[in-house]
Amino acid sequence: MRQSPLVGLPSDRKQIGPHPFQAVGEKYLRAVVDGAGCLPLMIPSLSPPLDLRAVLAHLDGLLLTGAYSNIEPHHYSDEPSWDGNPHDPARDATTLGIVPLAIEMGVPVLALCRGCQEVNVALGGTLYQKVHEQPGLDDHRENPDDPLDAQYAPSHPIDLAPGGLLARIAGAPVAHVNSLHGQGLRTLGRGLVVEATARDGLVEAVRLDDPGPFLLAVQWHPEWRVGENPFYLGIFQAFAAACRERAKQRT
Ligand SMILES: N[C@@H](CCC(=O)NCCCC(=O)O)C(=O)O
Repeated sequence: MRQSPLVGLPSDRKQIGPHPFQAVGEKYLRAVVDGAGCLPLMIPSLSPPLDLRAVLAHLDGLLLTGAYSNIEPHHYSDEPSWDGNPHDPARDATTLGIVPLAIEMGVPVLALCRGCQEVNVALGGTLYQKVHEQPGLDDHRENPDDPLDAQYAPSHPIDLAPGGLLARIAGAPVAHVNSLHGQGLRTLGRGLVVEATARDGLVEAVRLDDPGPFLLAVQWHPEWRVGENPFYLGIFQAFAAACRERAKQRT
């Protein structure tokens, strides 16, 4: 058997000078190595997308990262977004296409922040484009003027679904998480069940209902200093266990 399971991470398409580049945040790559003990591989978000079924055939896990860009709202039948809303259509095409295939092929998925929103939209769910403008919902955004340690520090409590995966990982009914998102889950995609909720009622985490392959999507950033937070580390370890199972089946 190979030593480490292979985890694919779809990239962001970024313009640097006159050329487009493909980028994956280093903290996500580090968390795959240090938190999950797996080998990270970038999946380029090309337009048109790669043959994603062929890509997944080589992988034991899929990590959908966060990103400052927002999913184009036509993907969930919402109105065009505001001027200056950052989008990444090449990433949308890759991530929205790869989620149903990963489920069909039994590839474990861990999805973080934008990735959580991608899982939901890929399965037919919808988003709030501006959570902070929804009556009754809090502002879940970070202060971009804060130092990074403050931006990614625990920001609010979440209630974990009794008997759920996250409650088992946390060993407690409540956890405290960071919060750096302007958008949020509105209606849930097919087959998703709620794993965690913020005190204002916003869904903070979902998983694929049983029976099904491992798919956990959280609205926060457990990759941040993963080794220093037992709850965050537990999330990566649960993902890693599913990736190891998949690796065994592939060999
Ligand atoms: N743009 C979306 C998703 C927010 C998100 O993923 N932020 C990540 C910031 C950078 C990083 O840590 O990778 C939203 O605003 O809801």
